[in-house]
Formats: sequence, C-alpha cells, structure tokens
Amino acid sequence: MIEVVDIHKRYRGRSVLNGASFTVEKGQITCLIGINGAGKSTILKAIMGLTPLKSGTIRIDGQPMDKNLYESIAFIPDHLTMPPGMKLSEGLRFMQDFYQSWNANRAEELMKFFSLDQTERIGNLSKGTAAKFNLVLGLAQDTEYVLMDEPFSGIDMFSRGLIAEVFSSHLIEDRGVLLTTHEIGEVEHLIDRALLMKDGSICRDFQCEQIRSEEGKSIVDVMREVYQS
Ligand SMILES: Nc1ncnc2c1ncn2[C@@H]1O[C@H](COP(=O)(O)OP(=O)(O)OP(=O)(O)O)[C@@H](O)[C@H]1O
Repeated sequence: MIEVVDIHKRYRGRSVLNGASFTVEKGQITCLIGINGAGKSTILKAIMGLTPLKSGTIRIDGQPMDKNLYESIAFIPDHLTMPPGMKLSEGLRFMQDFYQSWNANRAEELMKFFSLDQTERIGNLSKGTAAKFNLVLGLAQDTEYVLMDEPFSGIDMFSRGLIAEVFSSHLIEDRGVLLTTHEIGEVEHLIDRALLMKDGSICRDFQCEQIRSEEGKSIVDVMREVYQS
C-alpha cells in the first residue's frame, strides 16, 4: 500500500498541499482528480521523492521512499523525458540497463500493442506516439505500483481506447495504479477509486462502484457537487 499522510508543500511561500492524506491499494486503479493547479502532479512527484515536502509522511509498503524503492514503483510523467536524438530501440536498452525491474518481454508486447517502430527517433514522434512510448517505458517495469500523470493528454480517441484497454489487461494485473487525468469520461468505467482534491487536501475519497450503486452517482456527478458549489 502507498500511504500518504498529512503532507504539506509550499512553493515560494505559497501553500499547494495542505494536509493531503490517502492510500493507494494494490489491485486497484485510483484516480486523483482536481482542477488545474490543484497539486496532483506535485503529489505524484512527492511520492517519488522528486520534490521536498514541508511536512508529512509517505510510505511504500510501510517503508519511507528511497532509491531502492524505484524498483517497486514506476512513474510515468506527463511527457517523455528521453533525449530527442535517441532511437526508441536505444531508449528501451537504456531502461533495461538502468532498471532491474525491466521486463523486456513485456516491453516488446507493449511496443507491438501500440504499433511502435523501434527505428524511429524520439524527437520525430508525434505527441500521441510519444505518449504511447512513455507508457511502454513505465509499464514494462515489473513494479508493484505505477503512477501516471495525465496518460491521455494529447492522444486521439482510438489510441485512448487502446490505452484504456491496457488498464483492464494483464499488463496492469494486481498492481496499484495512481493516475491523474482530466479525461474522466474516458476512464470512469475503469477506475476503482476516486480522490477529489480541493484546497490542497483530499475532500472526497470513494469507491466508484459503491457511489454508483448506493447513490446512483457517477464520478462527474460528485465532481459537479464539489467543484461547482
Ligand atoms: N516548480 C514549481 N515552482 C513553483 N510553483 C510550482 C512548481 N510546480 C508547480 N507549482 C505550482 O503548484 C501548483 C500545483 O501544481 P501541479 O502541477 O501539482 O498542479 P496539477 O493539479 O497537476 O495541475 P494541472 O491539472 O494543470 O496539471 C500550481 O499552482 C503550480 O503553479
């Protein structure tokens, strides 16, 4: 389980996270939702130890985050961070050399699934194709947890369908997934749990199926209550 407990973050004296607490469970897809600038990406970076916090605690399976845990948690940022001159094949080799958790068979499967050409250069990829390769780099790691920042951004509707397929396939399996997205409609049926952010903390935390069956509400209905009131 990823436990985020009472985290506070300030950027240049301005409070961005103000006591956010939640958990991410294995075997569930959890979606972190909030308006622009709510602090979603900051939370993902904080879990990865990429941005210092003012206070609060983050534990991965009971352990504080440190570099050894990079083998159990994959972070897929909202853009591809590899050098533009690199070929996709070189990017895959780089990942294989860098991560013990790299699963070359799964990488190959994902490259085929997304119809990616290994001989292309990263700098020549369209935005959507780059996003697919970014997903390959994250999902081909055999990790317990995957964090994804806006995996649907800039992707056409057919490719979104492909990515959504990945979410419900063996490529995700029993992992704990935490994602941020503004495209709730695309993933509503795939998400197990929703966390709604407001004023730097989590104001609603619910199992989507439960709120659907007990209150007849979709995630978007709850979002309207929270953000339009
Ligand atoms: N490095 C930084 N320096 C200063 N302020 C920052 C920095 N990174 C983020 N911020 C600010 O922190 C706030 C939260 O940013 P963050 O990117 O976490 O929001 P978000 O919820 O992911 O937004 P979006 O939905 O637009 O991607 C924003 O006001 C942003 O301007």
